[in-house]
Amino acid sequence: MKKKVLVTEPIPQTVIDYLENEVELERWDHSEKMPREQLLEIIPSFHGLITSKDKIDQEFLTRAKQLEAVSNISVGYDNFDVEALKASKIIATHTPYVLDETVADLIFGLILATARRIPELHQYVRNGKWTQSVDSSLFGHNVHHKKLGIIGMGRIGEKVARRAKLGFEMEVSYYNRRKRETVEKSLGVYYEELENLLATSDFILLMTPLTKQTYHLINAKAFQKMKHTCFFINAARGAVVDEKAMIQALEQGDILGAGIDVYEQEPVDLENPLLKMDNVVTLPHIGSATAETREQMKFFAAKNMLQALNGEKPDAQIKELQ
Ligand SMILES: NC(=O)C1=CN([C@@H]2O[C@H](COP(=O)(O)OP(=O)(O)OC[C@H]3O[C@@H](n4cnc5c(N)ncnc54)[C@H](O)[C@@H]3O)[C@@H](O)[C@H]2O)C=CC1
Ligand SMILES: O=C(O)C(=O)CO
Repeated sequence: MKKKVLVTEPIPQTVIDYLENEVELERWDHSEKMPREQLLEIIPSFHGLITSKDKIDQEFLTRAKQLEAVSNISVGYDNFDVEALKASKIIATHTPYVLDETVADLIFGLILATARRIPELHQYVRNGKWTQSVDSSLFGHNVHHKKLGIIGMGRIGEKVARRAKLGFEMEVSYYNRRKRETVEKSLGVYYEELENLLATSDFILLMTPLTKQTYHLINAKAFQKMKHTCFFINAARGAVVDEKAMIQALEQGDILGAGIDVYEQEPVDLENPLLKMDNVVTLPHIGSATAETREQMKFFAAKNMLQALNGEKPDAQIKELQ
């Protein structure tokens, strides 16, 4: 008898066909999340879950009596309770590597859009305000040859560093859990302590996962250390930053601007003051959202699932859960 797999995200036909060759598939084909109660009610009969937003916690695991594998369609897995999963026998996978270049492109888009005020000036033209040459009040700031500090020099951080060094001739430093000597040698970037990075960078990119250790890593104290001319970019997870402290830093002029792809609450609350600031460029968590990359991620998640259910080692089993 075929094993049963539930997918709680819309997936393309190619991935449906690929899965249906081997398993009995049930799909939640809506962009809004499957209600939690519904997931908890049906999960006991499934052997596999492919998801990207569902919380995999103790309550879920207690219900998921037959579950052998859970496959996240994303590289971040902060929706997984790692401790609870460790105590279970369930295999947990994610989708690293396939999205690195796409997310790095978007991050550079945010850096440029923020420093050169692209959305603000786009609106200026559309609103019919371009009646003469723009004056200095609308000038932006250079990106090339400035200093970029990357907090979290992992797979994506490295791709951003490469763009910054080779494309924009920037000085690039990084702060990370461990030093990346091969990256230092190949790209000419250097490690520095967080305090130094915060105090000396023109652009700061946050790119760590969200964990107990990184929750609110960037808080009021961190913003106070930054240069008043600094642009802060967050494409990691909203909760790695204390959002209230970021709002205050922007309001007080402690930093010059921010580029934000991720929020503490997603979708963002329309009353969030960040949405009303001209010096903030905001996006709806679209780092990996290109047609090609999202399809690759879904295919990768499906492959991880089939490998796990077939008793093979999945290509991308979450390291701390192996
Ligand atoms: N905005 C978006 O659409 C996307 C956001 N992401 C986020 O980016 C994160 C990073 O992705 P990857 O580069 O693939 O992960 P990665 O695991 O390759 O890199 C993360 C780096 O952060 C470092 N790190 C972890 N905890 C730290 C701490 N407490 N202090 C200092 N450094 C620490 C790690 O050593 C590692 O080098 C994901 O976990 C996800 O949350 C990823 C893809 C798309
Ligand atoms: O992969 C991730 O972690 C994302 O945030 C979406 O691609």
